[in-house]
Amino acid sequence: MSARLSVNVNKIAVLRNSRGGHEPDVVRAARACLDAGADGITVHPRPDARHIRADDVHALAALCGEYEVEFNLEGNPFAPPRPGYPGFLALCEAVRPAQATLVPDGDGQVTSDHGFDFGDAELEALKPLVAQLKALDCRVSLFADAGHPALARAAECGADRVELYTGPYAEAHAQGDLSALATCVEAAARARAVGLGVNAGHDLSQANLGDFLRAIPAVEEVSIGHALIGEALYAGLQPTVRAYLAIIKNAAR
Ligand SMILES: CC(=O)[C@@H](O)[C@H](O)COP(=O)(O)O
Ligand SMILES: NCC(=O)COP(=O)(O)O
Repeated sequence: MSARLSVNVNKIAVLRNSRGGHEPDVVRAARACLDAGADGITVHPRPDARHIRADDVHALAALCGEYEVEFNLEGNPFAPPRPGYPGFLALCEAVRPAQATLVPDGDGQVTSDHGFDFGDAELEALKPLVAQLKALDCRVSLFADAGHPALARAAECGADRVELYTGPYAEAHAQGDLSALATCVEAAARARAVGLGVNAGHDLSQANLGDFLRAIPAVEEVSIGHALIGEALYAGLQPTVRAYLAIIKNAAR
């Protein structure tokens, strides 16, 4: 079975929010991804609403329902609600995503850059939250550093999967260094040995995804946003510029 691709559309909302208004339209972009065959949509609404907002979460959940594909909602379950951000659990209660990916992000982080620490106190705190999410029929995945020695403890709080944080792998791969891949291979084996499924994400791209999946065929899902949206810009610029030139020429006739 090949890994499923869930496209993260956070970056479409970054562009939209930079001007206000509705363009580019997050739902239209997500629809284009699904029309192209993507297996699902991922978003990570941040408490500061820097990109995806609560209203996007509702609209994208409805779209995923229409296409009968998985909606993967990412967030920190410990981050308190604030105006414009009802909190991760409340969002999950409202839209019941197929998968809830818990990420231990701090507020000031530019992006996700580490997984859970899997210590006793954290696992105890996660346990009731995981149970609440599973009662909503959400599959629960915990963001994890591939090199973390206790990563398999995710199973102890009832999680179904771990998502391997692939940022370090991507960075090393760009330098021609494949050693970080061995860490991910080993992490996936440790997770699978205790019955956890394995997802992966962060900075995956056309340049590094093939090597990753060939080395870890057990990966069930990759969520990809930043690189994919950037690559889509390159792929789409030439036809778009040609379309504008055609309009200009036609207008001059
Ligand atoms: C797993 C995770 O949390 C991130 O990879 C995230 O989805 C990216 O978020 P930003 O788009 O905000 O950088
Ligand atoms: N879970 C990772 C994700 O959704 C996308 O990460 P990135 O491709 O934007 O780095």
